[in-house]
Amino acid sequence: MATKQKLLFVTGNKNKLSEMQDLLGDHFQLDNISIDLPEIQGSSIEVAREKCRKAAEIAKGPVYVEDSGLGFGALNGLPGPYIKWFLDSVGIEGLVKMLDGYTDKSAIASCTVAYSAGPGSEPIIFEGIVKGSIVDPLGSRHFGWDPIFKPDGYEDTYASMDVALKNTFSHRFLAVSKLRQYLEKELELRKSLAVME
Ligand SMILES: O=c1nc[nH]c2c1ncn2[C@H]1C[C@H](O)[C@@H](COP(=O)(O)OP(=O)(O)OP(=O)(O)O)O1
Ligand SMILES: [Mg+2]
Repeated sequence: MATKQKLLFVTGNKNKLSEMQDLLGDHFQLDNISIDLPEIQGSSIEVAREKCRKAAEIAKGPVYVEDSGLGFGALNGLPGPYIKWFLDSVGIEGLVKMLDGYTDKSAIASCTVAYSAGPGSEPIIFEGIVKGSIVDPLGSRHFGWDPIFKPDGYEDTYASMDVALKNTFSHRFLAVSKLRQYLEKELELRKSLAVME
């Protein structure tokens, strides 16, 4: 059997790592450096890009990171990339309460993956978004805001559905599918160049 291509994912979040393992483990040997990288103030793309530059310097080689967000329609996309600090401060009940005065409960879950071929190599961005709404907490509380995000077209929240189902359409699945396509093309290109040499 061909050896799997190695891929280094820098994240301090073990739930992300576990989902990534399910999403990429078939073709890639996923290694992990567990660091909670500093996050700048900016859009999800800017945050992910900076995390990735830092990660490539630390790893001294190819690496990828991701930044996840949850934005509320009623708040013009906030908290978005700042959801982690809102979640840590007010908890999931507090997040639901933030929308009490609004009829618009729409929300967008986003995953912004950034891949760099190594230190000094400009990160490439892959995005995945899923539209849904904010509901009262339902399901297991082990991963972030999963209990209050109900994707459109489903009766369950991310937390009350099987993670295997979440992984077939989630914001992370969509972003990672683009990364996978890119890496597979890159591998093919390297193989064809090796033949020409
Ligand atoms: O699918 C998800 N379902 C529910 N919650 C999620 C998901 N994905 C991230 N989350 C949470 C984790 C953190 O509270 C915030 C994102 O912040 P974010 O900076 O991307 O994650 P993090 O600091 O935990 O890990 P990392 O070291 O990769 O930056 O939303
Ligand atoms: Mg983070």
